[in-house]
Amino acid sequence: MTPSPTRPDDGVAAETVELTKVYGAGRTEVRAVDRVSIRVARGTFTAIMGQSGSGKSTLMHCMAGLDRITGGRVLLGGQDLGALDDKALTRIRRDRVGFVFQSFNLLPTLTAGQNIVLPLELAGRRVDPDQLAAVVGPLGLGDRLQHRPSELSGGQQQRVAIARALLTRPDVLFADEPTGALDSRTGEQVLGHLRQCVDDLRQTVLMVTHDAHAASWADRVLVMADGRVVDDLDRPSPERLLGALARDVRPGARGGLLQDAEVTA
Ligand SMILES: Nc1ncnc2c1ncn2[C@@H]1O[C@H](COP(=O)(O)OP(=O)(O)OP(=O)(O)O)[C@@H](O)[C@H]1O
Repeated sequence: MTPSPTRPDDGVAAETVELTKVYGAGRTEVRAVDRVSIRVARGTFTAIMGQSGSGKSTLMHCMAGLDRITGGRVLLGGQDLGALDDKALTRIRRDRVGFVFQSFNLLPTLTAGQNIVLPLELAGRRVDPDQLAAVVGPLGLGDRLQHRPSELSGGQQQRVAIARALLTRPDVLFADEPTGALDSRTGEQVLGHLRQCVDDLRQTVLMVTHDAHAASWADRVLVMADGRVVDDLDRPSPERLLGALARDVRPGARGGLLQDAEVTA
């Protein structure tokens, strides 16, 4: 059944309705996302898993307004992104979306503190010192704000990236393999911080990961194969996730889900 469009106050942070994204045309056509309809509840942690090429990043980029869609709809905080011109879409990306990448994406010449406030300053918005303290305190960054990224550990750099993403109070914090460049202990701490953002700040987090253990920090795990959501699991353990991933290996499927899935526990 096709879900009805979202209103801002109905507890849904993001929604896709029959979302389709096609790259190329004719013989080179790739249907990266194929009629995906999902609702992401506000204040929840959702992970997206699936084999390489299954459409995880494309789905996330379409939901964040980074990629134009081919068909269907994307709503963010009740706003239909398809109805927006480029200027309005840029504003939505700046004000209502937070992004955390595997490679941190911090500006090397700026201090941690300057990196954190940069999006607000670029938007011409005032930085509220209380709000800044409320974001950096729980992330344990209070005494690191004057350091440049090269003077910080990988885990600290990722926490700076999370603080930067949180400061605008986005509708959704999108995280693309946020622990991919970290050792397992540091990755665990970063996942703990993302969990804390959800539990304490009622932040909505959507994370792409290949790591079943990382995904088990989420409230919900969506499994993708060939551009479609093939499983929707409620607080799965890493073991249950690996079982689901193995089940979704079908004859003719590209590669195999298990070959990309990892458990670091
Ligand atoms: N810009 C593009 N042009 C053409 N095809 C693309 C483009 N981006 C992605 N694709 C194709 O769309 C499909 C889905 O790619 P996507 O990056 O979303 O998968 P993924 O599940 O995130 O993979 P990975 O885990 O390897 O990052 C793949 O077949 C990919 O080759």
